[in-house]
Amino acid sequence: MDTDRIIDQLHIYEKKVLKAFEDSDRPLKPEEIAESQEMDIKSVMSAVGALESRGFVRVIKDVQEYVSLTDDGRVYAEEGLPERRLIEVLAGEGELDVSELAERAGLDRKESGIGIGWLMRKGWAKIDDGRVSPVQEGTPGRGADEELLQILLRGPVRPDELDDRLRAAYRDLAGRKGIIDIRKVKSHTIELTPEGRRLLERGVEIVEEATQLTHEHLKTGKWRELHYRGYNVDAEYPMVYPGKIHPLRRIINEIRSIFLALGFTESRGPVVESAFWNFDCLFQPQDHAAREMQDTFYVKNPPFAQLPTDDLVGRVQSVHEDGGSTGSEGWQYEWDVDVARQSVLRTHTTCVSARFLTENRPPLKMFSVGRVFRRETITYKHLPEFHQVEGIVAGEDVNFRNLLGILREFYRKLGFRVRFRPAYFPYTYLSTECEIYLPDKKSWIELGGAGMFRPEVLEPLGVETPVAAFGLGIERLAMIRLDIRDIRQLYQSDLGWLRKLPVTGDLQL
Ligand SMILES: N[C@@H](Cc1ccccc1)C(=O)O
Repeated sequence: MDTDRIIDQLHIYEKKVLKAFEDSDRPLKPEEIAESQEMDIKSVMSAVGALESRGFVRVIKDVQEYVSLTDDGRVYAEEGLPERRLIEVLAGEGELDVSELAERAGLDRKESGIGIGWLMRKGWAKIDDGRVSPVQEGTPGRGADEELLQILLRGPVRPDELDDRLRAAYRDLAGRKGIIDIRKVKSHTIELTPEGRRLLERGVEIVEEATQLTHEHLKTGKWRELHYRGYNVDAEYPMVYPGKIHPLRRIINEIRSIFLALGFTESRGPVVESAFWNFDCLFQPQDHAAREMQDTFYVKNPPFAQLPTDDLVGRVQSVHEDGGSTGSEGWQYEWDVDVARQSVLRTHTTCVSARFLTENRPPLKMFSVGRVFRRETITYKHLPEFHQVEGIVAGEDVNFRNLLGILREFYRKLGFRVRFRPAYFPYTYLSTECEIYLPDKKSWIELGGAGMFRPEVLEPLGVETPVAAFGLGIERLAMIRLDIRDIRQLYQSDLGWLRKLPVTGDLQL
């Protein structure tokens, strides 16, 4: 990498550490760098670590011994070693009995014992038959050990900085228990490598980096000149699992926003519905297979639902029986109002559209999203309960092509390609099934039905314009979007899966 780029990439602390070597050829201590660059030691050390890993500095680790006085040692340094105190008494008295000597010197038995031992070793006195007498006139001169005690009284010293004489004295004192303490201190010295020197010679410019934008910066306009510390996107971070909207609900919201953006009004209807709204008013004959118990959930409580006005019920009846005034023959059977009264869990959301048409006059665009229920065995691709998005567009010049255009636009907004195949529903003509393309599988899957409501549906409801209608499944769409193979996953609290989904935004991962 070229040097300029390396310099640019250096953190400001790393630049500062390099700068510390600008006027110095010798290795530096972290403390020195901290002082000259006005940094704290921790920042110096972390910058040194970064520079070292890139080969710009070398860290020399060193263990230093420091010698200092213990509390007892301090007393000896101030008042004299026991042998000094003994010899001073002897110098005045000449010769004394051991215990008398101790007493006169103000030493306890133990200390005087040690002192007498050292008197002998240092050759200052001799002992004869329990009596101690000095070897020479006057008091002997101060020894190296006593000199070292005086030095230590001023502060700790490093043994390797002592001259030979004092170092020997240090060893003596170290051998006498309890006078000095030896402490090991690890120290670092930082040395610039030739690569580091070369980098430094290219000129390292230090621009202070702001880590915080203050009120003051904004007020004075200083924010314009500040250089901001970059975010470290590689920094470690704790995993958090914030609450989020369930992915199925997110797709539903997305679908709602598409239809709202297309100018549709949102509506809804009951989940427990009468067979009348779910089937009859949609010109579905009362012996139709879809109405069988094995396909539809019939509700025990309440077993019957309220029907709309007799007028409407009557018109639906005549359309079923003979086509009423529609010109159709109807289904040619005796329509039973009690069958229409039965309550069911709605099997599709098309009943919401039928209800809406009795209460609103065209032109109109309506959509609704809701749960529907069918007696399905639960498998990886079937659930007895799922969601549909239903819609109608009603107006004087609404036609089948408009319907295809709306569906194409809807799926395009969701990111899918759609195609249409002919289909049959009792309530629409023309009818179609929409399929969307799965590029991964190179195949098409069926997602819903659509068509133009038949006159047999519109006439009893009192609607005089064409009505385009569609009803599309949502779960399958979600499965494709979320790339899941088992529809049940949408209804399980599988935290592992849910946690990994992004919190917001497009679910197309
Ligand atoms: N109700 C149909 C879909 C559909 C709605 C509207 C018109 C035509 C078809 C279904 O559940 O599959």
